[in-house]
Amino acid sequence: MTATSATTGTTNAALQAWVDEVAALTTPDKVVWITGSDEEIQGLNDELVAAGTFVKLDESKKPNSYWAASDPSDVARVEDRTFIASEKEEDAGFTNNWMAPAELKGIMTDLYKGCMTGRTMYVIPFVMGHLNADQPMYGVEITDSAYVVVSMKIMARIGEPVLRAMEEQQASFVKCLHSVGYPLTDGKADVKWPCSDTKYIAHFPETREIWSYGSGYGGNALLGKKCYALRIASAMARDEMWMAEHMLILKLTSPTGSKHYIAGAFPSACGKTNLAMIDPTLEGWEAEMVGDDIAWMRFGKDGRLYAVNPEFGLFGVAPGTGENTNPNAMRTVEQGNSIFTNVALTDDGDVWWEGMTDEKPAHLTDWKGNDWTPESGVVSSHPNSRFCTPAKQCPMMADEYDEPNGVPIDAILFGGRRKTTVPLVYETRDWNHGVFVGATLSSETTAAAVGAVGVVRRDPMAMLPFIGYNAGDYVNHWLEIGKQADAAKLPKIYQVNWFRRDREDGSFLWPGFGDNARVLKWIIERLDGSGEGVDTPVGIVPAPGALDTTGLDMTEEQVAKALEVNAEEWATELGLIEEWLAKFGDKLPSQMSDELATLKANLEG
Ligand SMILES: Nc1nc2c(ncn2[C@@H]2O[C@H](COP(=O)(O)OP(=O)(O)OP(=O)(O)O)[C@@H](O)[C@H]2O)c(=O)[nH]1
Ligand SMILES: O=C([O-])CC(=O)C(=O)O
Ligand SMILES: [Mn+2]
Repeated sequence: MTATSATTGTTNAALQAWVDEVAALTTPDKVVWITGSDEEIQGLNDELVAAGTFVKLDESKKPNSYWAASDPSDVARVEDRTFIASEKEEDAGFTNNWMAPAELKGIMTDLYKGCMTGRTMYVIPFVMGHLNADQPMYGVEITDSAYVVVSMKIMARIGEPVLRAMEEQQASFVKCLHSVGYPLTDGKADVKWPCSDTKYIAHFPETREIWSYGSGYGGNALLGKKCYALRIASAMARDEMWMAEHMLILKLTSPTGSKHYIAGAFPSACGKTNLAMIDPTLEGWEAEMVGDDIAWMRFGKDGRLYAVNPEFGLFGVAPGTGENTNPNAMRTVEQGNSIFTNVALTDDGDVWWEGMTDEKPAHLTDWKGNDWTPESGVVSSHPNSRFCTPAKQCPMMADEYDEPNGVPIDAILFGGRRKTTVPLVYETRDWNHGVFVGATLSSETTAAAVGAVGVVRRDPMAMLPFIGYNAGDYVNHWLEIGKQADAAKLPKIYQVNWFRRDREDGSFLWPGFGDNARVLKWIIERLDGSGEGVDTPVGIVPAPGALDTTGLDMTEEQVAKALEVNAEEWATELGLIEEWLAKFGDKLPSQMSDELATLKANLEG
């Protein structure tokens, strides 16, 4: 045991037994129970610097912050190596890779055998959401990566207080096992970013377990985030009639002081963090963040849906984040206490990435460790490079973030990246129509997952890579949630698209970022009953002049282009939607077929 391990075990019998079992299988040199103390984390940061994994940034520029570069093969979530191992294949459904739990556990047990040789095994007790929630959502991650430990310290509430509560309650918890899959057998030397070519990100929804092997990056390795808070939690939510969603949560205060809470589901790298941190360009509007990636929603006593952000930190896309686009993110990371992975390092010990400033630095060390100049002809930072930073450092964090029961949601936004077809904003007619729009949501793929970028794919509720069970049952769960509530108390559902392009010149039709507040204003006016809309075959779009474009350099004609419902584009879209829904087979809820028929009739109108 090192001096930093103040605890050496636990009185939570199930936890102690599991830790002993994993240690016997993986044969680490030592086991360290993570307390979460500042000294302990500092010690691990120092070790990561000594190992070459971290470079400490200049204290005057980014205090207590580190730069890391991953292995170039380990840069994003690996969707083709991600499994939902339910007992029955049907329960994983067509959107997931499936293997029988016993078979997958057999394969992975062989991989885990001795995989921590020469390493330290860290035990990280954590809670997603609040420790004083009615039903605290515990997890324990076992990992052989110090990088994962210090990242988990930022991303979740971890350590001693969590373990004590788990002991008092003899609480059950989600077992999250992680190894980078790089044993130091026979005194083999370590590398800066250990990982393996063999990767498995496995979920066992019935037993609420996560087994991850071979990757040290992001959602593959920080198991509280996508693996637990979305994949496993979505299965729990189905069983317990709540919702675990890939959504930002935003609080908006209008110039007259009315307050609204909005949740938004956009696929990875499609603008959740940016909208959660919006700096409205409209006079008198105030925005505050509650969450930027994940929302857990439950019905409150008043029958409304309340959302909490289960996370403690932000794991944000770096490129494109700058003073002009997201000043609040810049203010957040400037305070330090952050880890920057796969961005570029400046010569004076700071970080830089594409889009941070208009002017490019004359010289950098790029994410691959090479010298970089503006003439290099390559990007300095990986497109999925990320900042990992404490949520509380965000200057516009809402006080409600600390509210264990969350905030009542007034509207849900579904959004994606679509160059064509999808208008800037439209309102759905009712809950079921909104569920249909969510279930058929589409977006061009991004660098957040390994694979081709820019290909349109359907991404139901922005949850395609994160639904921990059958997608048909998931859509049905949304419909069930609708049935539980008084229609008037349900959030209204909207679709938005900040990414539509001009057909002639390919430029963005909408300025986006802070100007998205104009769309939010119309949505709030709709909720209050004052916003004017016009019916289209797909839903209600802002009436001419209803979108506040004061001070915006846009003609009426340009606004109309952004809002257009184009018959030809929608004829193509209808075919794609039909093709997509056919994949659900007999799991497709009949309400979705009804909505499809309505859309078809409207378009043929
Ligand atoms: N054109 C345009 N780009 C945007 C807008 N909002 C975000 N982006 C860009 O989209 C990219 C991803 O944005 P994020 O806000 O980090 O996306 P995210 O949904 O939080 O992504 P994950 O954290 O991977 O789930 C960044 O490069 C942003 O600069 C917008 O309104 N307009
Ligand atoms: O999980 C990750 O690696 C990063 C992330 O937030 C996403 O892809 O949506
Ligand atoms: Mn994000």
